[in-house]
Amino acid sequence: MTHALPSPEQPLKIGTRGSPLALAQARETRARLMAAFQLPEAAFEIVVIKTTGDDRSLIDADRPLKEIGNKGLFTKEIEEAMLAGTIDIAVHSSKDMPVEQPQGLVLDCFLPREDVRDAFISYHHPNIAALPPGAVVGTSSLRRKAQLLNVRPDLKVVEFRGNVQTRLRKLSDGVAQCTFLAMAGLNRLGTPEVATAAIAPEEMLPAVAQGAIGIERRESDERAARLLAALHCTETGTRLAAERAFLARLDGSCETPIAGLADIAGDTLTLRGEILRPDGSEKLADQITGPASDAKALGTELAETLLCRAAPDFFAWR
Ligand SMILES: NCc1[nH]cc(CCC(=O)O)c1CC(=O)O
Repeated sequence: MTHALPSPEQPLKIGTRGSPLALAQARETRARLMAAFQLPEAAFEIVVIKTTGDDRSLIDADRPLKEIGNKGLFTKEIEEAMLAGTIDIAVHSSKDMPVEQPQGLVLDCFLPREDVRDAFISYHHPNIAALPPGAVVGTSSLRRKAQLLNVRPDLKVVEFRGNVQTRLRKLSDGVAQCTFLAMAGLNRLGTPEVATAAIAPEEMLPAVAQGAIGIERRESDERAARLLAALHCTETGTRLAAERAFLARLDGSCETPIAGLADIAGDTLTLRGEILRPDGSEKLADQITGPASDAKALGTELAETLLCRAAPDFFAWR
């Protein structure tokens, strides 16, 4: 019976956070499963799970997330529900996922990747270069902050969190002159009524795994394994294998400004990666090219190249 497809009597329970982006990603996953297996919507149940990271009483909106909790802030409760059997699969933004999953769970299904780029969002300015000296920039991302300060040390960075609407309100209130979001999130939710400009990866290298939905399951669940195998995008999986190996070797936590992006042409993979000091005062960047079948090893090797070049105090603030 475990091999049987889901049905209205035995629905597949899809776990997700309750944010608009998370729900959009869960619905996309459901739609792809319905299409791949010709199943009715009633064969699936979307189960919203509140995580520590979603609890507003615990999370002061002005306090940086890195001060509040660790990597599992948005995944712990979801993974517990999966291990307990309350849900069968969990839909995540891969870039928010730790490089290793808890015992008994696997993350081996990645949907075709959306736009990997970051977006520049402003009511008054077309791009980063056009920002006046000393302009105030809103972001909660240590990576984006370090990358911006690296090229524009004059900018002032203020903590910015919350959903798209909250951020846009802060922009129109004049709290900051611009902010940044992943294009993938904007595309999935519908672009807001404000000028958004995609930033080339050469100007702002995205976060590892940006734009890729990842779906986690119990290792022992053969029904889920069969369903997810049909959705998996091999190219996205290979790109993320390189990027996540790069992150793993750098021991990336949410406190480490790290960026990485792999691209595949034919059988060849090119991985660009960089690490920065949090204040942007130094950036170490390099790239590596090799057979796509060596994705993981290429990621590890690029990380080691950067680690060799980092001065002894590069990670001293950690
Ligand atoms: N850290 C939050 C987060 N996780 C994934 C996305 C966007 C969607 C994606 O990259 O898949 C975002 C928001 C953002 O960076 O704008």
